[in-house]
Amino acid sequence: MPQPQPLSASHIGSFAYLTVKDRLPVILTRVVDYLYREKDSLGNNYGKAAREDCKKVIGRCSQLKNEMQTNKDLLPLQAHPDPSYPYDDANIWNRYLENYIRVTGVAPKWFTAPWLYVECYMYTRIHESLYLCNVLKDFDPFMDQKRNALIDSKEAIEALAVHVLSLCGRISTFSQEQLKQHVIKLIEISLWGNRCDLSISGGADKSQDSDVLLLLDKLQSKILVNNSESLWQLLVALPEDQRDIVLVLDNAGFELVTDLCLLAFLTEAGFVTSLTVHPKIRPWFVSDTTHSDLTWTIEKLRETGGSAGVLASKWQSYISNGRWKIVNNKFWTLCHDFADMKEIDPELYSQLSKSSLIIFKGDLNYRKLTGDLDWPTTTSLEHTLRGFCPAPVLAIRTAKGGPVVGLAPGVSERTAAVTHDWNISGEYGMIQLCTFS
Ligand SMILES: O=P(O)(O)OC[C@@]1(O)O[C@H](CO)[C@@H](O)[C@@H]1O
Ligand SMILES: [Mn+2]
Repeated sequence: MPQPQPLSASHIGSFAYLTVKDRLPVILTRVVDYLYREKDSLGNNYGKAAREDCKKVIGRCSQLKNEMQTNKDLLPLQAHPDPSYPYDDANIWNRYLENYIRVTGVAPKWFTAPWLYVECYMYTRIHESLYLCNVLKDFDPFMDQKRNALIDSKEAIEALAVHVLSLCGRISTFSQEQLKQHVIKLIEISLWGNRCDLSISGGADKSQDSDVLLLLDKLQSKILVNNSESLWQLLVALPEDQRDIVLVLDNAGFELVTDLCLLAFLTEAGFVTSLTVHPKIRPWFVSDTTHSDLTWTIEKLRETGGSAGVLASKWQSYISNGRWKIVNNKFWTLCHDFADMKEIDPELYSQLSKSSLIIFKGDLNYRKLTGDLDWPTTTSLEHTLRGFCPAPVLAIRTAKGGPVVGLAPGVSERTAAVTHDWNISGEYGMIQLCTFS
């Protein structure tokens, strides 16, 4: 079967088109407005030079918005000025750019290049506008939004923490069947946590304001593929010393908490020998988790106290004793999809190959798993991975614009008949496992 075309803003009226035309400029405008509003307080906190930096970033982001809206060529990136910065990736981005020109004969433009590339490129340019600064080089313009999203979800977080702590305290009393049901429930909670992303809403409030546990039954019918049962079979079959789980994170805020709750329960229940968590190395798709978001979240919840505080201390102790590792890698913020990993980052591919299960959270990871190609929805997930098979893959995402694959025949048609924007609204989700067996 020939490979489908990449999703692209060249298809007028498509979600990719509307994203580049409407949503991305709004996100850039918000960055500009935010820096404009905060320049005095940044000046007070970081010194006078920060005010100058603000002006420069505002200028660069306004320029970027103009390039986007007038469909200019995508320009090469400037290298990070600090030669010791470990995640400089400008050369990898520029190589992609040159290769695109070599293959297609034209420069990539905002409305014609693959959507995955264009959207990742925008966040890299935002980061570039910052790392070229003197004082604000490490500043995250989405930090306040991410922090507020966590604070606004505090009741839902506390309700979840009460539940998870109570489960952790009773593990030895559970039958295998009960244990399975609890694991599956926590996977579903982590799935619905993925509805809370700030890039889809252009940065508008996206917190969890209700107890997600009470919603699970009602949401069952919105899970279009649920391989939780097969996942359970995989988990129980893993030898005790080979339960090495990797989680490629998505959003901070409520989603991150649901992910850490799932991981804590798996750890407490003995399903984890080692766990590696991969955050992003730059501000990314507004709400994605960076290392410092992760650290801040744990600290903030500990400070807040209650059951969430107790749970956060548990997470902290796993990190401190080395059972959970946080690994920073620049591959996750490149434009490359995961089928390119073997070539672009063979070391990461080989590290991942040593794990027993890799969990990918969220819509963007799903887009990168499937290459963001316009697959028929009945194509198998394994086929769409195009040779990316370091270890069993578990994809957990709500559908917010990327491809949807692995559906039974008729499911997409039936779902579209009920909800016309079913594949972009985040209302429907999937838990898909690929074991390559
Ligand atoms: O990866 P996440 O946080 O689940 O979603 C990120 C996201 O909102 O950004 C893209 C559109 O801008 C979509 O592909 C996707 O829905
Ligand atoms: Mn995200």
